[in-house]
Amino acid sequence: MENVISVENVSMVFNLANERIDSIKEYIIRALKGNLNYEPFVALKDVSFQIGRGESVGIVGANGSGKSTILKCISGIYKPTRGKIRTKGLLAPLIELGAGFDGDLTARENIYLNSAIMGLNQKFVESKFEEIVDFSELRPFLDVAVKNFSSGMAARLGFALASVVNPEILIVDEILGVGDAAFQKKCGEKMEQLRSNNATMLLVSHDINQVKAQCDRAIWLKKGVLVMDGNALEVCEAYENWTKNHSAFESEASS
Ligand SMILES: Nc1ncnc2c1ncn2[C@@H]1O[C@H](COP(=O)(O)OP(=O)(O)OP(=O)(O)O)[C@@H](O)[C@H]1O
Repeated sequence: MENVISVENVSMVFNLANERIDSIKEYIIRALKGNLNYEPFVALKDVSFQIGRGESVGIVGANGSGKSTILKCISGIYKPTRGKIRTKGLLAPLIELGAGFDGDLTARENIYLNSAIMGLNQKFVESKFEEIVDFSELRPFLDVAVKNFSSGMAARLGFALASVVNPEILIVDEILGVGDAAFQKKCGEKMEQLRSNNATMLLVSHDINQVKAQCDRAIWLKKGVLVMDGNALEVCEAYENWTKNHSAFESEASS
């Protein structure tokens, strides 16, 4: 099987401020005095995996375990501190709500902006525009600034755009959970259709049943470390057994 995502020894270190700074003025004074203290926080530790074309992979793990961070690295939103990531083909990231959207622009403008970011040409987007709007069911709101959208509306717009362009890699981070039942059903069907066209899917979800139903493989991250990678049912079961005895929040959980 041809690899379309390759993650090699990826680590991500964030600098966390270890003191509270209440105002920009205080921040500037401290910055000028060289008095800003940061502590490195390792969100991903030496993570490696390969994903082949057509695979559907779920990433599971407790809050703060690094799931969104790895998706953002693969989507090119973050540059990993160490390691290498390679992807092949058109990649559509459905990350945080509204990520990639400019709140001050209208839905119509954001469709063009996002398409350009994905590397699609304007003619192609024009030819798909009606399909995108129909899928989103947001026609009456096309000329409304996206900052006035509800989280579900933003998710609708994002998914409509990402699915209609037929990406070779679809990256979905939880966001479909904010859609209503009808929209979730529609997205589920679209994802099935993309999968049957051999698209590769990478999914983060706290809904273990969704991972079991939609993924053939799962990767379990624990405090930024890949602890298990294999058959989705087996990994989900191991993770579920582990959560029975541990807090849902990584920092409080013993390993
Ligand atoms: N931009 C950032 N700056 C600093 N720390 C960050 C940043 N993004 C993530 N982190 C930290 O990295 C860790 C992993 O975060 P991440 O969002 O990847 O976790 P997650 O597994 O997706 O969690 P959840 O299940 O709660 O969505 C967290 O402790 C988080 O605080």
